[in-house]
Amino acid sequence: MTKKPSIKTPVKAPSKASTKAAPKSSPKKAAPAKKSVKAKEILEDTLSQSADETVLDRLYQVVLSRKGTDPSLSHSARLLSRGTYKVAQKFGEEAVECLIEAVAGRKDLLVGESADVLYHLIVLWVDAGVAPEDVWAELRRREGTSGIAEKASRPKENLSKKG
Ligand SMILES: N=c1c2ncn([C@@H]3O[C@H](COP(=O)(O)OP(=O)(O)OP(=O)(O)O)[C@@H](O)[C@H]3O)c2ncn1[C@@H]1O[C@H](COP(=O)(O)O)[C@@H](O)[C@H]1O
Repeated sequence: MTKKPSIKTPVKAPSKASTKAAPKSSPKKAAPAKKSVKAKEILEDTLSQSADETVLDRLYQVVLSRKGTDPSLSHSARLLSRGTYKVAQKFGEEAVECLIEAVAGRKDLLVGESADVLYHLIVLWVDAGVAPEDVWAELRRREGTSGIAEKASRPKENLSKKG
């Protein structure tokens, strides 16, 4: 069994401005000790997570955990509460935005749009009850099979149906 990743919401690293020492003339209000310790733990946990394909499994767990929660606190919860049509529509919109950047050759914007597509695909999976493992298994099944060979092996009947 794969280790269940943390479902804590990733917390942005503090900006340069926020890490600067506060001016002496405006002493910072002391935050409640418990709260700052918890925030520090979450930040450290988030920063320790790897920036690789495992982020998809972690994101899936976070989105899954949002299902049925307060829509005013979570974008995923809000989107899921709006139903399959809206979830699918958002995925389609993000896919179109992604292809626009690809066609325009704007590689930097394509990266951001790709992340949007993957996030909205994961919301779609959660809504549909599809687990990432199902998709990984399907990709694994296809490994080593050329797309050309696979298409050629399809029954002719199916090909003619699709025109
Ligand atoms: N990766 C994302 C992510 N990508 C995009 N978005 C949000 O998707 C929204 C897209 O905005 P749009 O205006 O296009 O969509 P909309 O608000 O539904 O507007 P309408 O289409 O209804 O007009 C923005 O609010 C983005 O912040 C995301 N929201 C969340 N995540 C991840 O999901 C985690 C959980 O988020 P919450 O569910 O919000 O806690 C986060 O920690 C992130 O890791």
